[in-house]
This record gives sequence, structure tokens and C-alpha cells, in this order.
Amino acid sequence: MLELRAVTKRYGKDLKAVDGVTLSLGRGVVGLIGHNGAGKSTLMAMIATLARPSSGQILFEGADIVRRPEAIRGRLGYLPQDFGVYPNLSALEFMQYFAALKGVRDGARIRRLLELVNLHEQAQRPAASFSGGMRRRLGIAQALLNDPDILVVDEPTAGLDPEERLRFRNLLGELGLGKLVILSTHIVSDVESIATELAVMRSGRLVAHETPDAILARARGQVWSASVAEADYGALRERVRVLQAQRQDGRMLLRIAHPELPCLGARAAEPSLEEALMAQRYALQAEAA
Ligand SMILES: Nc1ncnc2c1ncn2[C@@H]1O[C@H](COP(=O)(O)OP(=O)(O)OP(=O)(O)O)[C@@H](O)[C@H]1O
Repeated sequence: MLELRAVTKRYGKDLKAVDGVTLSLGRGVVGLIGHNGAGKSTLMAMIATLARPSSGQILFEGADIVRRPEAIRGRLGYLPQDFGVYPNLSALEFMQYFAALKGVRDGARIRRLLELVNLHEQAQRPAASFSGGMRRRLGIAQALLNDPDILVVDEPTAGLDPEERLRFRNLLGELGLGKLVILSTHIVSDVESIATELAVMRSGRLVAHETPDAILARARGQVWSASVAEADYGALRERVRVLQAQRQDGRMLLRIAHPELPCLGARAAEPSLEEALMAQRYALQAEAA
């Protein structure tokens, strides 16, 4: 459905915000993962035709959207990171405004979307009085007005409380059925349960594109749990990568990434996706060193 070929975006002479990304995506929820500054927003803005690649091609169902942005615009829903609401409009008026801009005349669709994001009971309230999570949900409803085939959502869970986060995650998981949803985050657990694929970016480059299961499978046997005496912890930390450390009753409870048994008494542990990604990164670093 969407194909990126060697897509690069330069800012100035020295910075490649996105560096030669080649990626082919079908339907499902793609978690675009990377630290702040990895290039996620820039990549998404190019897919949404709001930034032009410096080089490379982006094809949507075979059409070159850099040359012909209209080939994707009508089929796209986009929720940018800095999505804002208009202070004087209620949620309903906000939706009506965007529906008019997008040429959507179906009033019942607005009601259905407000129900989908669970804002129908607050439809008359000024959107400016909404919590962060409610605003994001309104943002999703707005992005869905044209029934898009591809939905691009930039850091949707930033600043949300745990309950809002969960609700938002479930909503995006449901939307992923039948569409391509690209969802960026630096919090792996936000996409762990809903992503059908993960695309991992680092310093503008795509460093992995795999299913969560494949990443987890590779990390098995590389992640360990261990309980060590506090006095031994310092020396161990010099030798192995500690993913997590917790002090308990004079001992240290550890999660460790290491290619082999890291210390006596350590036990192979079932990695979380975040641990698996960290283990993968350390293994790549060790290979490169
Ligand atoms: N308009 C711009 N002009 C110059 N540099 C930019 C511009 N937009 C982004 N950058 C730089 O490009 C790099 C990638 O930024 P980008 O926002 O795409 O990363 P990100 O992974 O989305 O990070 P975040 O999660 O913080 O948004 C960063 O070094 C950023 O400072």
C-alpha cells in the first residue's frame, strides 16, 4: 500500500533528519519507534505530504506522492504531534468545521465518530476545556472524517494519563483492522499490544522492521533475571548490560541483557518488547565494536 524508497530529508548541509529509509507497508498497525530526534515526525510529515523528501520516492498504491500529493491526500488521516483545538468551538462544531473543509457532508458520520472516540456526551462542551486525552481523541475523530485508508498518528500518547493512554491504545488497535495505521512513539509499551509490525529508527535511519514476535523470539536467551548481593553489583555492572535494577532486602534484583549466562544463579527470562529491543541494540553495538 505504501512504499518508501531511499527516502532522505536534509535540513541544512549537515543534518539528515531521515537518512535513506526504504520500507514497504501493507495493512495493520505499524509502531514507528525511536528516541526524540530519531526522525519519526519528519518521516510522517513526508508521508502526509507536508514535507518534501530531499531525495527518494514515496509511493502510495503505486502513485508517486511527492510529485502527485493528491494521490494520497484524500485517503489520508493525519494527527500531528502538536495538534491544537480552537478555543471557541465545541467538539461538535470543531468536527463540523473540519467536515466542511474536507467536503464531508454526512452529519451522522460526525455523531458516529464522536461515539467511537467516546466524546458524544461532551459534544457540546468547548474543546478547549478538554483534557489532553480527550483532545487527542477529538484529533483522531477529525482524522477519520474522510474514512481514510491510511492513518498517520504522531506521538498520540504523549502527556496522557495511564487510563487515557489505555483507552487511546485500544481505539487505535481497533482502527488498525482494514487500514494502515502508522503510529509513532518512544514508549515501546504503548504499541506492544497493538502493533502488527515495528519500524525502529535511530539517527534518521531505519534499523529494524519486523513483527514484535520476531523481535521477541530473537531476544529469548539474551535476557536474564538475577538476584545478586549489593556488594557484587558494581563488578557485574562493569561486565554486562543491566536493563533494570531494584534493591530489595540488601540484594539487587536485576534484569540483564547478555548473550550468555551473565552470573551464577541467573535465570533466562521472558523479555518484554522493550527489553528485546534494548538487547537487540546492545548486540548490534557489540557486533560493530
Ligand atoms: N524544520 C526543521 N529544521 C531543522 N531541523 C529540523 C527540523 N525538523 C526537525 N529537525 C531535526 O531533525 C531531526 C529529527 O527530528 P524529528 O522531529 O523528525 O524527530 P522525532 O523522532 O520525531 O523526535 P520527537 O519525538 O522529539 O518529535 C532532529 O535533529 C530535529 O532537530
